[in-house]
Amino acid sequence: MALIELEDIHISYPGQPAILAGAALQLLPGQRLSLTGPNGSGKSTLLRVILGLQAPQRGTIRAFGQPRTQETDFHEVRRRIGLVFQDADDQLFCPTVAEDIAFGPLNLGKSKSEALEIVDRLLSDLRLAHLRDRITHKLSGGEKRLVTLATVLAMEPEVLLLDEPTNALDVKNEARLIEILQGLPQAILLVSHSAAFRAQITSAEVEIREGLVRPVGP
Ligand SMILES: Nc1ncnc2c1ncn2[C@@H]1O[C@H](COP(=O)(O)OP(=O)(O)OP(=O)(O)O)[C@@H](O)[C@H]1O
Repeated sequence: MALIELEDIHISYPGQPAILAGAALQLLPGQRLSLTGPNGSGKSTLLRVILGLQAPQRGTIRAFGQPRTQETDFHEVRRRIGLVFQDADDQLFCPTVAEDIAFGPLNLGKSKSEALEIVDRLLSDLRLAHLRDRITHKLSGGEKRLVTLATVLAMEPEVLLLDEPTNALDVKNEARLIEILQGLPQAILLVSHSAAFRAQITSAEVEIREGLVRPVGP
């Protein structure tokens, strides 16, 4: 059973050529797939469609074997699929790093002490313990990216959608991110402009071309 299955997805905006015109995509358990394509081809759009953050004009979305159509169908999807947004500022909104990471687990009904245990375990695993009590909006861009990943992992998702996760990372932190992602068990759908990074994280690649998801090639 596919974790994610999109079929015949159509998205267009008035007065513009269609962004997606029949796109289909499958992510299988354990699979690590890169989604590439030129700027504006619809990569981020497709990630939003998977989570029900943007409704296609046509097409079907299945996640974990179930069709997802209504907003309420996507609540479970968003709990089980974690998205690291392209812009960390869209994702961090609590005063401190620890509160930001605890937010998801608390929302899922964990107790305060369970949530704090998750915070400390993740900060230690990601070697970010020094950032624990820092003010989130004063972090550097690269620190924000890693904290964003921690906030997503805190929800223990089964699938990770990563949109340009190396944005704002220096060479050392990019290497750390590669090490972290290689050590995770989740299936991954990755959008990244860095071919070197994609090669380290994923084993297969598809691209959006003329509104369709196609195998990479001429
Ligand atoms: N609300 C909107 N109204 C009109 N056009 C939009 C809207 N939202 C997105 N678009 C357009 O849809 C297209 C696809 O955007 P998307 O962010 O999915 O591309 P992308 O492949 O992720 O690009 P990039 O590589 O630059 O991040 C872009 O041309 C964008 O301008």
